[in-house]
Amino acid sequence: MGYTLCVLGCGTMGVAIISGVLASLDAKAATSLLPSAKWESHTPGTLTPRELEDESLPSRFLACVSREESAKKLRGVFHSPSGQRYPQVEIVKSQNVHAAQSSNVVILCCKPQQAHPILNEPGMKEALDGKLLISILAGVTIAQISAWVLPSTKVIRAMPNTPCKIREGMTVVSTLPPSSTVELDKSIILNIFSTIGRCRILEEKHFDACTALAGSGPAFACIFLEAMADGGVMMGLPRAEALELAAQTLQGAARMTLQQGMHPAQLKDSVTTPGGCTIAGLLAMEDGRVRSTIARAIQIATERASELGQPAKK
Ligand SMILES: NC(=O)C1=CN([C@@H]2O[C@H](COP(=O)(O)OP(=O)(O)OC[C@H]3O[C@@H](n4cnc5c(N)ncnc54)[C@H](OP(=O)(O)O)[C@@H]3O)[C@@H](O)[C@H]2O)C=CC1
Ligand SMILES: O=C(O)[C@@H]1CCC=N1
Repeated sequence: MGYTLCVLGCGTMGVAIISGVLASLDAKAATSLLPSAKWESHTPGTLTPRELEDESLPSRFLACVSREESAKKLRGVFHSPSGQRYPQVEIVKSQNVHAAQSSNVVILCCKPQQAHPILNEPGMKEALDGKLLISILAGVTIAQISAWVLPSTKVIRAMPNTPCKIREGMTVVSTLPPSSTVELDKSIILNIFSTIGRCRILEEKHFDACTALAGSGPAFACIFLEAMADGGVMMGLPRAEALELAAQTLQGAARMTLQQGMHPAQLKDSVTTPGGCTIAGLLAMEDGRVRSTIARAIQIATERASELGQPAKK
């Protein structure tokens, strides 16, 4: 028996998180690390903290949306014959309060401006009473969310990214406030996010920068990826092969940094033959101020992240 995870606002990121956790459960079941990854229904609130802690991952998911169009899309992702069949994912339309009531842990995955209306729905405060509420919203602070729920609701922020969908995500989780249940909450959060990628705990003051660097990061990386492929196409490579070369090259370089602890400058220097073609290309990039352009993009995105979910300036 596992616990129930409610995803309030199940769009791009909600799907990425649920899909990543399901893939992880499938992988664990396949290697028999888990005695059983199948879903068994249970009444929420019947699990003791010890049982919750023992359950490494959720076994039932409530994916909440407000429009039929979105519900249909989710059914296509999780239920349709052409997609994966996951009966443990229930698609819930316009019943946020009931879904929150029926779950043990809630992840808020709506757009920043939708958070207050959703948390302000009649009965929502009570439905979240004593529960762990994980917000992945850009720019909306723990203080803001805490003011919209009961003091008993434990509010945590997490900043994941889209590669969570293939278990290659990067998630930053905010420092947990001291409480008697802190270890339990920590184990639930870390179990969810470390199974769908890397997970690191940082103070909330860093969240806007994490949002820009890791949350928005896949989009920035894709610009670089596309530009590299375009260069290959310009020089006559077929598009598909150019994309494959660029993607695998970026992945390989990133993995050497992550897995071998190799500093990017060290890797760059090891590729750069004196008088060779790499230094010629690097100088062209420096002429285009590529480093400051990329770093400034992170700065600007961080500044914009801090404005999201905040009242509009008059
Ligand atoms: N996209 C990304 O890469 C990242 C996003 N984030 C953060 O994650 C959050 C979600 O982003 P993203 O997944 O891209 O957004 P999406 O627009 O894809 O998803 C939002 C979801 O919320 C649902 N929703 C809206 N109103 C309600 C409601 N009243 N009740 C229930 N569900 C509702 C929408 O469905 P419907 O319209 O049917 O209601 C939709 O499925 C944002 O706050 C963003 O800052 C964080 C990291 C990365
Ligand atoms: O662009 C945005 O606002 C969200 C937050 C991080 C990624 N997407």
